[in-house]
Order: sequence, then C-alpha cells, then structure tokens
Amino acid sequence: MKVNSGFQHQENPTNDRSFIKATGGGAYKFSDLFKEKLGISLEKEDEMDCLVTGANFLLKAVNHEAFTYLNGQKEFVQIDHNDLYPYLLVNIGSGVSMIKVDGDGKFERVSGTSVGGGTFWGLGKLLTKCQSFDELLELSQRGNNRVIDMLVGDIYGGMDYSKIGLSSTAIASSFGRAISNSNELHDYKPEDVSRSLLRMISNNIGQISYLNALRFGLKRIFFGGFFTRGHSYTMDTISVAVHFWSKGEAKAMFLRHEGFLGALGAFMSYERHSLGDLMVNQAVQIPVDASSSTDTNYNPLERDLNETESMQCSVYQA
Ligand SMILES: Nc1ncnc2c1ncn2[C@@H]1O[C@H](COP(=O)(O)OP(=O)(O)OP(=O)(O)O)[C@@H](O)[C@H]1O
Ligand SMILES: CC(C)(CO)[C@@H](O)C(=O)NCCC(=O)O
Repeated sequence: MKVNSGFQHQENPTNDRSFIKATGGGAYKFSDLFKEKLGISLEKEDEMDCLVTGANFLLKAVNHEAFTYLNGQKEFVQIDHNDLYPYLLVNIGSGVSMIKVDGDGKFERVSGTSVGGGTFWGLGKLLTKCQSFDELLELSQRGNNRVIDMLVGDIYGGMDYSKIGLSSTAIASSFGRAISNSNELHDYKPEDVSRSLLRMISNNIGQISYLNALRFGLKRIFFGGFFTRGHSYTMDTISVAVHFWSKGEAKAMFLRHEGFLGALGAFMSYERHSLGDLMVNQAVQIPVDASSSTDTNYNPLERDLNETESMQCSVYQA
C-alpha cells in the first residue's frame, strides 16, 4: 500500500472524520484495520492513476528526476515538459505493471508480468535463506552469476555465436549451469545464487519492457517501483537488456524517487478532488526516505541534496 504523507481532518457537520488518501491493494486490505485501530478512513485512489500522476509530477517538477545508468555511469536526463509524452512507465513492485502514458490522466496499462520484485525477494529467500531483502541485495553485489548461469561459451566451446549477435559471455540459459553437474543447492554460494536471480529477473523485465515499447513505438521507458532501489547492478542489467534488444534504439531511464510514485499520486489527488488546501503553485515538501538506499554506491541525492533534507518542488497543475 502506498499511503501519502498528508493527513486531512475534514470538518463536516454531519460526518466529522479524519482520512488519508491511500492507493494499491493495501488501501483495500487494511481499510478496516486503519478504521478500527486508528479511527482513520482510507480514501482509496486507483493504483495506476496514482502511479501515472506521481510519475508525471516528478518528471515535470523535479530537476534531475530521471537518469540513465550504463556501465556504472549515471547520467541525468533533461526532460522537455512539452515533449514528455508518450512514454512507457514500468513499475516494478512485487509484480510489474507496464503503462503507456499519453498525458496527464491519459494512460493505458498495456502489459505486466508476475515475475517482478516479489519473485526476486521470494525465490531469493527460499534459495539463500537470507532474512531480509537488503541482505539478499547485498549478497548479489558480491556474487558471480557465471557460476550458475549457462553462457553461450559453455555451449559453443568458449566461442562467440557472432552470426546471431551473441558473445561467448552472454547468458544462454539462466541457472542452466546447475543441470550439468551434480551440485546441490548447498554447493553454491548464496552470493552467486542471488546474483543470477537478480540478473535473470532484471533482464526479463528489461526485455518485456522493450518489447512493449516497440509495440507502441515508444522511445522512452521510465522505471519506477521499489524493486530497483537505486541498486547499480539491477539498473545496469535492465539498461543492458533494453539496449541489447533495441539495438541501442531505446533507453532505460530510472527515477530518483522510484518507490514513491503511488504515494505521491495519492497525495496529489487531494488537489484533483478539491478536498485539500493545496493551491496551484504551492510548494510541497517531499520527504526523502533515506531507507530507500541499500547500495552503498547509491545516493539518489548525490546531485544536490543530502539524505535528510526535504525537497522543494512546485505543484504546477493547470
Ligand atoms: N526493504 C525491503 N523489503 C522488502 N522488499 C523490498 C525492500 N526494498 C525493496 N524491496 C523490493 O520492493 C518490492 C516491492 O515494491 P513496491 O513496494 O513498489 O511494490 P508493491 O506495492 O508491494 O507491489 P505491487 O506494485 O505489485 O502492488 C519487493 O518485492 C522487493 O523486491
Ligand atoms: C497486481 C498489481 C497491479 C498490484 O500492484 C501488480 O502486482 C502487477 O502488476 N502484477 C503483475 C500482474 C500481471 O500483469 O501479470
């Protein structure tokens, strides 16, 4: 569930109540619990609507929101507000939603995949016995996927298969090397398992994203959701997949505030529904969650803010 940071106390003579905007499945699942334990009503906002509203807002209001990431190099992308649409928004949460965005409130969820962040975390937990997502992610940083993945070179006696554009080091079959010896799970290092898993899932998401971008002629793909967490290897793998499948035509772009799109969108719905006292051009504070950084190389704010600061941005809705 994404809960926005604003809390509204609505004065109403017949029904004096406190409510917060919420979106995602949790807004339904935990509605009764919020009411019962806290006396707060959850006002449900559509998840896709909120994701798109949040992404559009960030892309327009925040300088240096989007960046590309390739070979360890982060490059911020200058967004032309008049030339933002259409784009593909790929939200990688537990599952993955792919949304074609054509404008403010104009979008279509064109695809999705159940192989997402929940798959990485769930399978990773079973295979490595690690206790937290952060631990799993940390393991992957130290792992070597070549130990478990079957590479083109493993099949072709160390050679590239250049005729079809595959180098000897390309993965021919994720986890495929595990079939060719008598190793059991405990013979593999959790680090290597985690690395292969992360690579398999990120690669797959990158590939499906590109195929959907191709389907609709979209050049720009923005990735959001709490899965990436600014983790360099995750972003690198997604970028390489998009680059590889598009033959360099399309670019994967990541959002600095990737995990907060839905919450932001829910927050902004106060304005949409004329319920709040947010005014056009009123500055809002977006809290920056330092906990969203697990990668020691990752500092989403390395450009202009430190982790504890809030960010000033302008709500410039028509
Ligand atoms: N500290 C963490 N604990 C658990 N999962 C984490 C953590 N940090 C990142 N993740 C990743 O984020 C994913 C959840 O992302 P997010 O919160 O955006 O989605 P969600 O709302 O649960 O899912 P969906 O969008 O499918 O409804 C997890 O499956 C996991 O891969
Ligand atoms: C079900 C949602 C939308 C909940 O956020 C998400 O987890 C998702 O997009 N899952 C992928 C489902 C699919 O398209 O196969």
